[in-house]
Amino acid sequence: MKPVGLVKGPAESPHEFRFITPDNTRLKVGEFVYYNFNGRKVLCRVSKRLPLRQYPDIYLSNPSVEPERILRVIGVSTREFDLYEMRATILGYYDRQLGFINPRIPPKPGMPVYLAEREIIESALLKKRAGEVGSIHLGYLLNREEDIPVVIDTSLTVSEHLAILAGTGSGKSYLAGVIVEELLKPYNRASVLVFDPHGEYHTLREVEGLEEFRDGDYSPRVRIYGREDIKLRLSELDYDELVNLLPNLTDKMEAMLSRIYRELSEQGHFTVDDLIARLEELREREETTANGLIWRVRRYLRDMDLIDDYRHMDLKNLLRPGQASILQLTEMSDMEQELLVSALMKRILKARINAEKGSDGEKLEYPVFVIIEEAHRFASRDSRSFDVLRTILSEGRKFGVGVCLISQRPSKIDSDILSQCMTQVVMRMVNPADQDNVRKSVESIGREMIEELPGLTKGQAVVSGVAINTPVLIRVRKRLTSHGGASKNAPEEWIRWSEKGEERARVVERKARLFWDDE
Ligand SMILES: Nc1ncnc2c1ncn2[C@@H]1O[C@H](COP(=O)(O)OP(=O)(O)OP(=O)(O)O)[C@@H](O)[C@H]1O
Repeated sequence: MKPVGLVKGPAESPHEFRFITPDNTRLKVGEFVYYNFNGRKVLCRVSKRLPLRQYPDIYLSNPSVEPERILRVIGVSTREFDLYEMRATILGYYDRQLGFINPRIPPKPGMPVYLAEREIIESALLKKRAGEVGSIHLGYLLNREEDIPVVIDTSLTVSEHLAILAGTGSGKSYLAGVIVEELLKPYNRASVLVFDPHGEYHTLREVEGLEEFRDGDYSPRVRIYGREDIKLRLSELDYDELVNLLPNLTDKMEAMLSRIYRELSEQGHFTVDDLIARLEELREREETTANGLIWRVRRYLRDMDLIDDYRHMDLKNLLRPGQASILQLTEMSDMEQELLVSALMKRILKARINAEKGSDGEKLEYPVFVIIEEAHRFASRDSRSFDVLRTILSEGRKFGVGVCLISQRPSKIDSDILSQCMTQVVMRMVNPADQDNVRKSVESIGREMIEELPGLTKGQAVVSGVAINTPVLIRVRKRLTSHGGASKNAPEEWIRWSEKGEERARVVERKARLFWDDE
């Protein structure tokens, strides 16, 4: 193996050193290199690339004269301008039990530095190999032409929560689609639920017809739930959730509703009519308050498609191993969406706790993974679903409720919640407030990786956290199913529609002429 550079000496920090490399090695920030120490390969990450010597300004003063020509005329070699000083952070040699062990002695000046080969990358960076049971193959190492797979550990990803953060259009939902595909592969057979506010995930249904997802009797299912199928049973709402549905309640109304709610929920199941009947009984004593509530219950509860007297989603149908259920929230108001996330997540957590503790009531016998798109709307402090998400993010791992938060506005997600996502995939991000929030809440990512974020392009990402041994830059793999959230090409659509319009106009014209001819 030919070295890519020679060590210059230690840098400011004991965990860093500098080495010199010629331009033709094309080493980039984020690349993995190593040096030999006592017969071991010590892995390092390139953290900075600086040209060693720049052309003097005077060589660049005439835009029509290339500086190389000047160098040739004065007899100076161009090679000395092709040298780069690289900084490398020492990760250490990898021990399966102890993780990276840093020898704490930087390499000596003059020592050769090598590009890390596929074998050392796979064995030191990854906890799982592609296709192994419990693996999620996200993509490939960004800086290599050769496809070196980057794989994360499914168990740690789902039990310790995942965050996918990036500016809009960077490829978040495309990547989430890749993750769902991986989770439905025969080597994971996961139970996945997706809250899909923009209707981007229905194309995952294509997995049902793809050979790659079959193994013996196993073949995954993708169920799409539209507005008609998404129901919450009235009597299952908490008092707080019920109050949130009825606007502008006076203190007296709240007191009356709380009393009735307590009575009715003690009897178990109740309907909107039961609520109204009880309020009508109270009309004689407190007419104004009861009338105000009756009006609101009729106006807001009766008309809300999401709330039903009897129907609700059966958890055992919604969440099954080898199945992804997509809840399409496209036609729901923000308030309904938050209420749905809140009520359903509470039910799921309770069913998992019942199963784990052997308590009575609804049970879910296996762990589940829930993907929440537009997470800043559901996990900000003023959201109706904030409390339940905070509980699940801090305690869900004990009960097997894993969450993936996806957001283009991480600064709006509560930082306590964000910091509970122990695996992070961060994509292109230019907003300084969001970068700052990521820096604070996502400790594992490291300063030098944060600096890379604005320079990433679509489909490129930094993966860090518990499911991988060290942060890695990746290009996301191609989807096996089509992407439901593909950006629209406006000019193409205008042209297609204008042609359709002309076609229609020609048909109308032809019809008119025939009518005239008949005359
Ligand atoms: N890895 C990739 N390979 C190929 N195309 C990609 C990749 N990632 C994203 N794209 C394309 O980029 C566009 C935007 O991707 P995507 O919808 O995933 O972005 P997003 O970050 O979820 O955007 P938004 O915040 O608007 O929801 C889509 O047209 C998608 O097909």
